[in-house]
Amino acid sequence: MAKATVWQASFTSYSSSYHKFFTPRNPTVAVGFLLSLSPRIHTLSSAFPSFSIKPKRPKNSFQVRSVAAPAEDVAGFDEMVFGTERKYYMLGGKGGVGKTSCAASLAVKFANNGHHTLVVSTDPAHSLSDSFAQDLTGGTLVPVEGPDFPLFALEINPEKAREEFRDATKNNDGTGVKEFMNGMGLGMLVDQLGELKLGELLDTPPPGLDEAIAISKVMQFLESPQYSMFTRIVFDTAPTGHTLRLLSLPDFLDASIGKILKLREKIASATSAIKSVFGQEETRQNAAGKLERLRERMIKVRDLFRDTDSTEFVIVTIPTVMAVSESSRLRASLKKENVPVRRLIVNQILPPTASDCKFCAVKRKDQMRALEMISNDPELSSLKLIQSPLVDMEIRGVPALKFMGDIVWK
Ligand SMILES: Nc1ncnc2c1ncn2[C@@H]1O[C@H](COP(=O)(O)OP(=O)(O)OP(=O)(O)O)[C@@H](O)[C@H]1O
Repeated sequence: MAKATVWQASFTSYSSSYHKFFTPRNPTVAVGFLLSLSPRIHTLSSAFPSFSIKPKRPKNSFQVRSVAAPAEDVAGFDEMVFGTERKYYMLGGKGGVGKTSCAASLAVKFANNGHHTLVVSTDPAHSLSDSFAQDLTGGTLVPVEGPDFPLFALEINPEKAREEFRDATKNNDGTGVKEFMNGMGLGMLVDQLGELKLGELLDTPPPGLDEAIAISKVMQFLESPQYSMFTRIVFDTAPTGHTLRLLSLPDFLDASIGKILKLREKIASATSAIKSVFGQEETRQNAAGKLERLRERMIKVRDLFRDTDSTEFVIVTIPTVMAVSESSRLRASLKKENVPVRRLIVNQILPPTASDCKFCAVKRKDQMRALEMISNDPELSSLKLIQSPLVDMEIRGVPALKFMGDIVWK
């Protein structure tokens, strides 16, 4: 194991790069970056006794003040942890920025602070199991070992969830009914069925459908009294694109399912006598009931995303121009959809280097540019900025997540 850490930097070299990269016109960014310089916290390896790496404190110490974002009234973790009413936190952002690590670390912190917590992955490419270094697969609630209070994880299998959806609507996709209706001389309804394109919807589901079904599945779990003890639910959501499409999806599905149900009623009244002869009445009722429940849950999901009292969407990003641009678009879309967003986590910020590493200096300069972009971005500058350093080890397992949680969630 290498003895050097990213913190063994001479302050002089760091200081000179600081002056080089920060111009007086963007002092808030500079100060913001300095916030990440609290010694000790960036070396995950030093948090564990098995690693003998000792970070060096910079010789000079800065008096830092908080980032002058106009979001100072956004309370910290104290407010997030306060109260026993159920709260939902959704973490989202571009792929690979650290959504799972941030979500898992928040879940661990809630559990260690006395909340029965559930962390859910609705990302089709699950990484909760990897993040916790425990097998959490299976699509059911699995206890996570390690935290002081019960923490459960749920990795929703979108394929399975979609199958269930397909089963619920199998008898409604029109094909069987269409033939039947034609035979009965009720062709005028066939066109209407065709218009619904439900069969097509199921064969090539629009992006975001998996996520919507996954979240509605969680709602289904949470409706059950046996899960009423969960007071904090943390969602590790799919990358930005899915999330955005998900937001508009409930309305679309609501409309489609609503149409289908109406049509079913028409068909039912036109053919009930014949249907009862064929004994299909029960199946039809069953399928219609399932569809109706799915529709209700979709509406709940839509409302949940917009409920300021119980829900917060936290955007996770990294200090690159591309990630910041995407976060800005995400924030704009969330605003348009009235989804409450208050915090922005900028993850993987490079701490000062051990040497005159050119690569690090260039990389840091690049990151500073991205941080400056955030402070000037109309969508992002009003959010409470949480800076999370790039630590020197992969964040895996409950101790590492606790370590990260103590840095990020304050
Ligand atoms: N601050 C950090 N310092 C060091 N490593 C980090 C940090 N944050 C995340 N990582 C590592 O980066 C990798 C990706 O993180 P994570 O899985 O949390 O990202 P993600 O946004 O959920 O990815 P995906 O979109 O693929 O689900 C992981 O190996 C994780 O340990």
